[in-house]
Amino acid sequence: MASPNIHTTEPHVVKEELIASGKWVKLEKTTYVDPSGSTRIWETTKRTTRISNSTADGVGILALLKRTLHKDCVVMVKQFRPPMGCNTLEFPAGLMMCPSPAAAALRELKEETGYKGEVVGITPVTCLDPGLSNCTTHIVMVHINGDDIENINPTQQLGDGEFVEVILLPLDEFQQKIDELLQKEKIVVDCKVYIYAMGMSQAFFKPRELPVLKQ
Ligand SMILES: Nc1nc(=O)[nH]c2c1ncn2[C@H]1C[C@H](O)[C@@H](COP(=O)(O)OP(=O)(O)O)O1
Repeated sequence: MASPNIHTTEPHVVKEELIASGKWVKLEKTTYVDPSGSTRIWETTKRTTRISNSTADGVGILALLKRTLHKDCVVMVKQFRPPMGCNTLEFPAGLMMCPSPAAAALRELKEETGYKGEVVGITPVTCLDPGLSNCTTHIVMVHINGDDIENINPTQQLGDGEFVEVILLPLDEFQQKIDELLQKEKIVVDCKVYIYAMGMSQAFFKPRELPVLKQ
């Protein structure tokens, strides 16, 4: 491991030059100084849509549907994603059109799934693919009262060109149900979703049920 005393420069960006821009994304050449003091170049993509007073580009919604006599379910969306060329399994999500992550999340959840929820937690700004883009998101934790009359028959409010299928997966078997879906059809799962699923498996994991206890 390198000694921390060798590198004394605080890394920083020197300039950002536009290479190409479209309606939704742009490509920039980023000149920066690395921790050894060397000036280097990075190719960076950015969204063009970030609003000036917003903390992030978008919101992802981790929505738990809670109903009497049912297991708690995670509300997921399946849709064709052109950059992937196939369907993906994701948390509902959308770009932030207003500065409030909570308001943006509840609006997107309603549009994509038809459910009305209540915000119970919001992450700090999180990066999505920092080696490629400055794109950021808040993950907003939402509880949905599935017994509420408004949530009995949820109706999506999709815009033109939006085709979203809602999939409910039980929280206590989340990873297993995702694995089953992946085996059944060509679908790519979002990284945030699968990491959450692995975390849930660990949370529901009961050491006493193991045939062999590890040291
Ligand atoms: N990179 C994109 N290219 C496009 O051609 N269009 C895009 C891009 N990103 C977003 N959009 C469009 C598609 C929708 O009409 C709007 C809003 O999308 P939103 O629902 O907020 O977000 P996602 O569900 O994550 O697409 O933007």
